[in-house]
Amino acid sequence: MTSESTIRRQIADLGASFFSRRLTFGRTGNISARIGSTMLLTPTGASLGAIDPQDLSVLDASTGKHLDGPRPSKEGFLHAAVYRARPDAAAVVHTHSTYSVAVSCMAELDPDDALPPLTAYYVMRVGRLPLLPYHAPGDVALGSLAEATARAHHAMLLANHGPVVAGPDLATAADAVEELEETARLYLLLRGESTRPLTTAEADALRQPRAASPEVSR
Ligand SMILES: O=C(O)[C@@H](O)C(=O)COP(=O)(O)O
Ligand SMILES: [Zn+2]
Repeated sequence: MTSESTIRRQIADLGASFFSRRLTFGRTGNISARIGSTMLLTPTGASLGAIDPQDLSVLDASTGKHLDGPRPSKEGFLHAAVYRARPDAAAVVHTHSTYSVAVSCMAELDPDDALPPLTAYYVMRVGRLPLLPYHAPGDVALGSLAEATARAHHAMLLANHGPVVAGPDLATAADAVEELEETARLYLLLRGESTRPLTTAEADALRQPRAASPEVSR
């Protein structure tokens, strides 16, 4: 089992990695990891590029109650909603990655699946991408909808905001949010072009349980 100090270091390293690659910027985004009944979460107002492993907030993973450390991200309730819905999840990441946010601002998206299955890797790592209606950041009214959505999906897109992605560990959640960002970029690059997304049968075949896929546990 990974020690708490290692997980603290992993959160700080992942934040720095996201920040250096502009997957998030300014003081946007938040990262959590579940350890038993608690979660470690980045503090509110922090730059993910400069997280001190010793300066993470500790919350109850189910209720989102602040237990220790600095004032937590205002999205603590959202991370808790995902953990309640997904016993398999041990990490949740939220970013303001530019292309994903751009898609989240588009009109007439399919609310059940905001992006087409352009590539196999996207289907394997992200799957379907439900769009949750706009709520102001930190609005706890989004909690019940996020929880219900997370029961069937490990990735979701908050309208006019950005992605929230869960995984069995930080590296897997990061892999999925990065794949989502690159697919959003491809989708925007291809707008106006005639494209051939995967067929339903092709996409469904990739969603079948298989080893080493985050979709396994769905
Ligand atoms: O968009 C927002 O305001 C939040 O969702 C966010 O990304 C950063 O807020 P904190 O985690 O409270 O710093
Ligand atoms: Zn945000």
